[in-house]
Amino acid sequence: MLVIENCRLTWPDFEADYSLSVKTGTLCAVIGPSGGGKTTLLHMVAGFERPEGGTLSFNGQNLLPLEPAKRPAAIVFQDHNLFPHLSVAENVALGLRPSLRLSADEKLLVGDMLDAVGLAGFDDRKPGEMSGGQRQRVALARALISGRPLILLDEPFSSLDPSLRRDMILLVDELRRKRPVTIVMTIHTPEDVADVADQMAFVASGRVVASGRPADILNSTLAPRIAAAVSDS
Ligand SMILES: Nc1ncnc2c1ncn2[C@@H]1O[C@H](COP(=O)(O)OP(=O)(O)OP(=O)(O)O)[C@@H](O)[C@H]1O
Repeated sequence: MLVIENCRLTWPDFEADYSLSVKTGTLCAVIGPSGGGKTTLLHMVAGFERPEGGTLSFNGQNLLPLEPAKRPAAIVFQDHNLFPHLSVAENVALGLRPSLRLSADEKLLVGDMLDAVGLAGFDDRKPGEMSGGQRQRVALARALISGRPLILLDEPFSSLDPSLRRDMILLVDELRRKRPVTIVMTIHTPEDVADVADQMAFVASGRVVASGRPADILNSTLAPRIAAAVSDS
């Protein structure tokens, strides 16, 4: 279980106080208005932002004292953060071995992971030679190959057209069924993920306003606020 309890952050024009629990092995979609604090929530779990108080644990392990590299989490950023001078295979391999000195078995693992995200044979391409959707597949592969049990996806597919975005969400769903990972994913288009997510959390003004089954959240009194958040994005 990922447990976030009263984790507070204060900036000059933004205050957050997050509380949220996500069961191990499930996918939680985080929705809400722009500027409401979705990305900040993921950054805090990843360790890029340190709360002033509260508790943050994953499967019983206190994450607060840990540097980002020591946390059990891998994050995929909105802009995918690939290295343009490295090949696709090297970008994925970074998730496994930052030195890029791979054993023969590890090279096979990279090939298997590229296969799993539908990029078999793309090993030697550079990110600049790929489409936006393909680049996001590379970023996803890099996060998954790290073997970290908590995957944080920050609007990873927002730049893709609607049908490709949906394909990527179905790919995430397929991949998580083969690996025991817990996923927290921010998204501007809740309808894309409503039938795939186990949980949906609505975040606004730095608070988790509501969290529960997607259908319950989407059909709750929050519906007008959710619709407004989607139309603003
Ligand atoms: N390091 C920081 N220092 C000060 N303020 C910050 C910092 N990081 C984020 N903020 C502020 O926190 C607020 C929440 O930003 P955040 O990016 O988490 O929202 P969001 O819900 O992810 O928005 P969007 O959907 O537009 O990506 C914003 O007002 C932002 O300016």
